[in-house]
Amino acid sequence: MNSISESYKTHPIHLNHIIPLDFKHVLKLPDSHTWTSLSNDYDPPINYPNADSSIPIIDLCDPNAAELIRNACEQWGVFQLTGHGIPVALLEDIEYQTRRLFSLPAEQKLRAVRSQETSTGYGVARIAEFFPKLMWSEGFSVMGSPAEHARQLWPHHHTKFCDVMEDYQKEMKRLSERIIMLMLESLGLAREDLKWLKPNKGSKQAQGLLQLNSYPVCPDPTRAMGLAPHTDSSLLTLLYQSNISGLQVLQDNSGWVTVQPLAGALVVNIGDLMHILSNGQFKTVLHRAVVNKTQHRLSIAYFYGPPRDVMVSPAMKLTDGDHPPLYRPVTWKEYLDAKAIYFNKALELIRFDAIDAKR
Ligand SMILES: O=C(O)CCC(=O)C(=O)O
Ligand SMILES: [Fe+2]
Repeated sequence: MNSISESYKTHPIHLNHIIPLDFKHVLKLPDSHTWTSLSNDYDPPINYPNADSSIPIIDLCDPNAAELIRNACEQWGVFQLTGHGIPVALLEDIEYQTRRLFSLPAEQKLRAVRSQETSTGYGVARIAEFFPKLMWSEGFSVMGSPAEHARQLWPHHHTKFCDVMEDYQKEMKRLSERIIMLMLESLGLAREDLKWLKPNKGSKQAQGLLQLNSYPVCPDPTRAMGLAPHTDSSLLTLLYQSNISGLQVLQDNSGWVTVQPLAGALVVNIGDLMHILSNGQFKTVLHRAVVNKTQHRLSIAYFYGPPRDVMVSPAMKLTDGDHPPLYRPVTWKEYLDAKAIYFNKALELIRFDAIDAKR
C-alpha cells in the first residue's frame, strides 16, 4: 500500500466531510458554507501591477532555469512554469475529462464516492474537518488507474477518462523529477544526495496523487471559500489551473496574491517536504482558492512525494555549525499522519526547537 492510502486508512474521515453539496441546485449560500467568522481571510487579494513583484514565470528551457527556480523558491515558494514540454493536447484532454466528470448529476458522482478510509474517488477536500465551515468545492482523487471508480460513473464510456488520467500522471511524474533535479542542482546538491529520486528497482518508487478540483459558480463568493488556506504535504505540487483565476498565495507582509492564469503554464508549489529537505531555504507556500459568481473553475493538482520507506531530512550538505538541521527526519507517511491530526501545525511540531522545548 502507498503512504497516502495508508495514512488515510489510519485517519478515517467523518461522513459529513466526504459528501459535497449538490451545488447545481443551491441558489443561496447556506449557513454551512458561509465563512463570515473568518473575516481576516477576506482581505482583498493584491494584484501587483508591476511584473517584478508578481509570482515569477520561469521557462524550463532557459539556460539559467536552476538559478531562477532557486530565487523563486526562496522568495515565494511558488512559480509558474512554461516550456515544460507537456503537450497542450494532454492539458486540454485532462481539462475536458475533469469537466465531464464534475458535470455529471450529483447522484451519479456519488456512485464513485470515496469511502471513509480511502484516498481515491469523489468527495470534499480532506482538509474540511479542520474548519468550522464547509468549502465551495468538490474533488476527485486518483492514484494510478481510476478504472474502479470510473466504471461506476460511466459503465460503458470510461476508457478515455482512464487513459487520460494515467497518461497525465506519467507526464507529471517525469516533469516533477526533472524539476526536483534542477532544485537540487540550484542548492549545490547532486543526484547522489537523493538516491531514491531515480530508483532502478521497483520497491523504491516515488509516489504521486492526482487531485481534480471543481469550484462551481457560487451565489455569494465574498462569503464562501473554495479551498481553505493550507500548505501541501508533498515535495512539490504541479497545478494546472486552466484560464480561470482563483488560486492565491500568501506572501509575507503583503497578503494574498492572485496567481494569474497563464495559457499553457503549470504552477509549481513547494510542499512541506521540500521545505524540510532544503533545511528551510525553500518556502512552503500557504495558498487557498477563491470562487466566483459566473464561471465554473477547475484545477488539476499533482502531488509528488518520495517513496514510502524514505526518510526525508535536511540535506547534510546544507547543514553545518552555523546552519544546524531545523527538522527531524520523517517519512511521507509519518508526515501525512501528523498533518491529519495537527494540519497546518504539523511542520512546527517536527522542528528541532519545538522538540527541544518539550524536553
Ligand atoms: O484550485 C487551486 O488553485 C488550488 C488547489 C490546491 O491547492 C490543492 O489541490 O491542494
Ligand atoms: Fe494545495
